[in-house]
Amino acid sequence: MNFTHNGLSGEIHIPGDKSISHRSIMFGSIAKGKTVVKNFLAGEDCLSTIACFRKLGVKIEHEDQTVIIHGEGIDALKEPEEVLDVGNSGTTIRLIMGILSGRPFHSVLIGDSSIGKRPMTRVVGPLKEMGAKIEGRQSGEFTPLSVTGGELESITYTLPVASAQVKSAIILAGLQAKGTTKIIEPEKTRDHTERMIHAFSGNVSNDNGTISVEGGQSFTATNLIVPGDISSAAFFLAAGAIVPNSKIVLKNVGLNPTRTGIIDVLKEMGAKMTIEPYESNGHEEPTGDIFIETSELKGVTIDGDKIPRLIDEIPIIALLSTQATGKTIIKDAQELKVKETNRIDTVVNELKKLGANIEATDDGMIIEGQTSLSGGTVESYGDHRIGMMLSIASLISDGDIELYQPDAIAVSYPSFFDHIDHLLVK
Ligand SMILES: O=C(O)C1=C[C@@H](OP(=O)(O)O)[C@@H](O)[C@H](O)C1
Ligand SMILES: C=C(OP(=O)(O)O)C(=O)O
Repeated sequence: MNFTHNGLSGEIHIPGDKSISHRSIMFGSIAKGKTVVKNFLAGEDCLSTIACFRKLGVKIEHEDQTVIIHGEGIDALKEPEEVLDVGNSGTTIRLIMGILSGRPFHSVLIGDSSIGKRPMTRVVGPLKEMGAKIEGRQSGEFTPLSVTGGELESITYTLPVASAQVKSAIILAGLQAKGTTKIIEPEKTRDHTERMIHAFSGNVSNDNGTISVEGGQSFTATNLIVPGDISSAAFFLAAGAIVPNSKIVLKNVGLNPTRTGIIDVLKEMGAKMTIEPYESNGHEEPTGDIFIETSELKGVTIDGDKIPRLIDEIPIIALLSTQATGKTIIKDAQELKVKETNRIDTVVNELKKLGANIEATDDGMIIEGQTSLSGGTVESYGDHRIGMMLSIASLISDGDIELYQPDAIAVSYPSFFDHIDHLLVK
């Protein structure tokens, strides 16, 4: 990659949120009636979710950023004749298991080689406790997995890891169980599932970190507009702050407080940034525009309950930190080891190749800035967020960066390179 440029300028519309796009398909499929979803993220992960629900018998029309789901209620889901392939998507496999656990039929779930290494017991354990029959490699830890659902009992479950995927899987099973399921969240994680239950006229409550959901609810179709994905915006927030001579506007960014850790970090680092929220109403996801320009940054410490609010942004925060003066310490982020790649290893290895002063720790990394980055040959290892972070690095590196496996970026941001091209001042 060799982007010759004189800074970044102009505005881009951030594509739809991946977490919310997945959930819009799932709830549209189990609701009754026609759900129209606008600004849907047509990235590979969300396309895998559509393909799975079509195999479960749901009629779904899809064109560009619009999806129409003809839901007939959860009881209308049918035993799939084929294997359900989730591709690269952890969110798809973990959430769909919550739905399948309460369905009286058999399904088989597979994914790509990355999914085959990601832990599933965190979801399989509580779902089996509720009554689902789930089997897989190494006692259900890894795909391929088979799920035979049926009648479920409610449980009270304390999450051992702060994971919105685990919470959401148990909520989706709890919606089909006898009685009230309670989930105790040690740290707050993204609440898109809870907001979507309200949007589809259902009920769920959160009392000081205890989420309660009543079984036997039915949902009514609705129309949704998916906000832009702050996890995608993060790459351009970083670019705007570290590429010299830059001033850019990111339109339509989701500003759900369970996701805005990256904004807090940028502010603490000293970024010149302003946020203009749109008017919101009720349970809809808050959204707004973000203005950012080239900034002098300083290192920060990121730990504890800040981590779930920016877990997917840590690769790009590592790059930001190489351009900040002083030390950035990221800790309590062991979860990075079980994402599409071990993101502690992939971030540290690839940034080191470009001359960054960065060291891995057991639960995060330590970065010492400010360092100028060189060119070199680097790899995404099939991880979209690593690919995008390294592409942004090429905007500030002294030499060319050659990136292997850039295709992975289409998992969450198919228009990523078009957006870079649009913002570059040539
Ligand atoms: O619920 C979701 O949509 C997601 C939750 C997070 O995973 P965990 O639940 O494993 O923390 C996040 O990393 C993932 O990209 C999307
Ligand atoms: C971890 C991610 O997604 P998933 O778990 O859905 O594969 C991600 O998008 O960074």
